Amino acid sequence: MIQISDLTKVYGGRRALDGLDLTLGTGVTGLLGPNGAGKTTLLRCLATTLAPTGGTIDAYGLDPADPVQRTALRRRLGYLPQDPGFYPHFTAFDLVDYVAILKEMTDRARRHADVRRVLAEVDLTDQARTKVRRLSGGMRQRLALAQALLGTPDLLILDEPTVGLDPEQRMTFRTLVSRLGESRTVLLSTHQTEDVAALCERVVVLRDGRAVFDGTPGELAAEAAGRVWLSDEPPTGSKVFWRTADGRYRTLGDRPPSADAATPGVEDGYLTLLGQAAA
Ligand SMILES: Nc1ncnc2c1ncn2[C@@H]1O[C@H](COP(=O)(O)OP(=O)(O)OP(=O)(O)O)[C@@H](O)[C@H]1O
Repeated sequence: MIQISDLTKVYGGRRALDGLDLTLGTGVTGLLGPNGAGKTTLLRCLATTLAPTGGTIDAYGLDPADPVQRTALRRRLGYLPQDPGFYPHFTAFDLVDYVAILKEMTDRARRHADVRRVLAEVDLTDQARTKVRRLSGGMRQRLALAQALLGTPDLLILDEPTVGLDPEQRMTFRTLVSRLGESRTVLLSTHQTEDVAALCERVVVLRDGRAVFDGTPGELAAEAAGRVWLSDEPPTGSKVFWRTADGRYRTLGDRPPSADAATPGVEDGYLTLLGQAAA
């Protein structure tokens, strides 16, 4: 169990996190929010790579503010940062092995077995000897996930993990993460509402460093109940509409003339919550 209480991070004069309270248990929680909402800042505080300005984190009874407990916590978490900054001349195997060494996995044979296991988990066994600079963007993203899986962490922190993945890889990724979420805590930040709908049993929406929503994807979608419409003509007075594959216009907001109600999705709920739907 992870308990985040009154967490604040101030950069200069800017409050990236503003008294955030959040409890995380087993399962996959999606973190949505506009650019600058504080998602990466929250993940970095949890991953112990950034010290908060105020508030506390209690992760499995460990306090990351204490140097000894911080080290113990680092052994129990896996972190896929937004911009991993890999060494381009390392091979995929050596890169993951290097992270394993940093995680103080000192038994060489066991460490190498774990490196092979995580590379297989993300389907990169055939690329183990390939240099990072020769991997495609999607492969690099899977490599970033592989290093986060080392040592079977209790807490997996994933910052925009599906960026650069093609649809097939994204599907494989979802399968992998939902399996991981059965027995551990996964917190994943994303701009992909489809990933949240497909993968997360819980979703938290951050805005201006605060949680403005905490519930299921279905509950988030329900924020747009009675606000999603399909009409034969382009709706007047609405800025948010598009033509669907069957030639009708889908809009979010007040009902256009002779429009039919449509079922809201997570994205509709998210946009309604943030007040971006045109009235
Ligand atoms: N190192 C830093 N120095 C100063 N300000 C920062 C720093 N890192 C983040 N910020 C600011 O803190 C706020 C929150 O940033 P953060 O990266 O956590 O948001 P985010 O929700 O992850 O955004 P995005 O979706 O764009 O990744 C933003 O206003 C950002 O400009």
